Amino acid sequence: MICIVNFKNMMHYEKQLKWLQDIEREFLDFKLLVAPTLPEHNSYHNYEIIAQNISLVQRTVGEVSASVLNGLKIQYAFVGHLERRRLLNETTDLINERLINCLDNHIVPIICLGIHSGPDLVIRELKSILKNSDLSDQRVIIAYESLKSTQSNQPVYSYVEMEAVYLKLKQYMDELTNSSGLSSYHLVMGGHINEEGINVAEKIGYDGVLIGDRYQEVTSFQPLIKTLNRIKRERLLTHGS
Ligand SMILES: O=C(CO)COP(=O)(O)O
Repeated sequence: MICIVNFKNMMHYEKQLKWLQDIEREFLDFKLLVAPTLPEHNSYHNYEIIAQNISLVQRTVGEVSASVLNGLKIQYAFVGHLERRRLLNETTDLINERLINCLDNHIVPIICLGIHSGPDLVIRELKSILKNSDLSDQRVIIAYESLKSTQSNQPVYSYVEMEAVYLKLKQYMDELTNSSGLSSYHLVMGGHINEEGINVAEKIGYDGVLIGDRYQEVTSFQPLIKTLNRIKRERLLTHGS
């Protein structure tokens, strides 16, 4: 499975640096992507540094451009993280511009969905973000988050809801792959993900999980590492891959 860890701006800088150093010493049998609040060079062995955002293609300040991300060898960027949309009123037009910036610059977008809940509204949200984008030969990650779980700081999503959204997204993305020439997509699940949440995501069929900064030390993150490593071991035993 893919595991995406996204630090938030309330996490102290020193804690972020320590986390990045400590996780380098763990055995990780899964793909880990980590987004610190300040992007740094993507040169760790155990995991990839990714970006929390990418700029518009306009003369702006305070946002990181595709050229800086390319220079830092960063290959993934969030577009439209739900907290940016909720607190900074980021519109789907802005997110679409960020998405196109990713696609034009060899950066895999992590498209965040979940401002609306319910499968049909999630697809509508996705369509308005994707509009007019040329997806041929591109890779994308779609992160569906239970926003109410993140906001209430507890896992209040239901299995049925997460599964219904997964099935609808998968159907939509399979069709889109055929019609647009998209090279590949992955679906990840977020919203107060803990060990149990990882099990739920894997059982439904999600390719990975999105986790915030609730595990501020690598020691507290270890149960999640164990769960992700165990899933890989079990898959090897069952499918041989
Ligand atoms: O927003 C998130 C990750 O970007 C999820 O945060 P939580 O894991 O705290 O719900």
